[in-house]
Amino acid sequence: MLTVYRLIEMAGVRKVSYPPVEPEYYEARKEEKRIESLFDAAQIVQNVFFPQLKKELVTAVEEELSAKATSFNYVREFVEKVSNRFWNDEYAKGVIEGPFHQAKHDLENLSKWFAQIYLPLKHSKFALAAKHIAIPSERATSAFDPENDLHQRRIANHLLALGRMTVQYTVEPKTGVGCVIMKDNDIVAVGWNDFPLKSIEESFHYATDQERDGKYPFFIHAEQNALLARNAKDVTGTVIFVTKIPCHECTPLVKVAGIGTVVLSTPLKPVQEKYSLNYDTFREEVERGTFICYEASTENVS
Ligand SMILES: O=c1ccn([C@H]2C[C@H](O)[C@@H](COP(=O)(O)O)O2)c(=O)[nH]1
Repeated sequence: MLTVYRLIEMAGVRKVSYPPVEPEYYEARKEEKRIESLFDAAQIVQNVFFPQLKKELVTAVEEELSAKATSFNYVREFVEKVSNRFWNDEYAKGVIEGPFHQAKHDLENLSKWFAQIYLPLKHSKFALAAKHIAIPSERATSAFDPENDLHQRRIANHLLALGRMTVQYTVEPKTGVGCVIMKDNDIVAVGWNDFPLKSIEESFHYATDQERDGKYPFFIHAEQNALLARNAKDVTGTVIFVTKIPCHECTPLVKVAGIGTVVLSTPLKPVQEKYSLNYDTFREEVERGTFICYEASTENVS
C-alpha cells in the first residue's frame, strides 16, 4: 500500500475510494498510523470504509452467501438474510469490535457490497442479448466476446463491478446507474447519474414514485456523464458497460458516438414503464443490429 500510494500521488490522483474490505489493512495494523500521516500530508482525499468486523465474520459471510444465495438481484433481501444469520446479540458480541451500532451498519454495508459487487464478480454469465444480428463493420468490436472468452468475461465482470461502485456517488434516491467505456483495453470514461455540477439539491430529488417525471429533466444520465467526460475523442467501436438498459435519451448518444458493444448487468427484457423514460428504443436498436449487446445474469448461482 505504501509503495502504491506514492505512485498514486505521482500520477496526479486526488481522490481514492476503498471497497468495504481492505485486506492489506488487516495485516498492516502497525502501518496504519504511518499510512494515515502520508495521506494527511498529501492532497489525496480518501473515502474510507473499514468495517469494524473481525476477519472471521467477513469470511463467514462470504462463505455463507456463496453457498446459500440464489439471486443477487434483491439487495435488500440479501442484506436481511445476512443480518438474520449473523446478528443476534450473543453471536455478535463474539465477532464484533468497536461500537455495536457502527458494527451493525458495517455488516449491512459489507453484505450490500457482497450482493452488488463482489459476488456477481464470481458468478456472472454473459450471453448475447439478440442472436444472429448482422452488425455493420464500423461498429463491430468483434474482438470483445465475454460469452466465449474467459479473459474478456473477467474484464466484463470487473468493469461492471466498477460501474456498480460508481453508483455510490449518485444523489439519485431511487435508481443509481453507473457505466464505464473501454477502448483498446483502457478505461476512457466512467459516469453515473447525477445533478449538473454545482447545482443545489432541491425537493424533486426526493420525488415520490408518482412524481418521477419531475426529476428527469434535472439529472444527467450515467452514459451522458461518461460521454461528456471521456478522455478519448474517438470512441468508435468501443465497449460500454452499464448497470441499466440505456434509455431513449442515451441510446442515440451512444449510437452517434459510434460505440459498438454494450454490456449490461441486467437482462435486456421489455420494461413496463409508465413514466417518460423508455427503454424500448435501445432494444429495438439491438434488434436492428446497431449494437452488439451482452447481458449478464447472476441468477441461480447456488
Ligand atoms: O440510460 C439511463 C436511464 C436512466 N438513467 C437515470 C435517470 C434517472 O436518474 C434514473 C432512473 O430513475 P427511475 O426513477 O428508476 O425511472 O436513472 C441513466 O442514468 N441512464
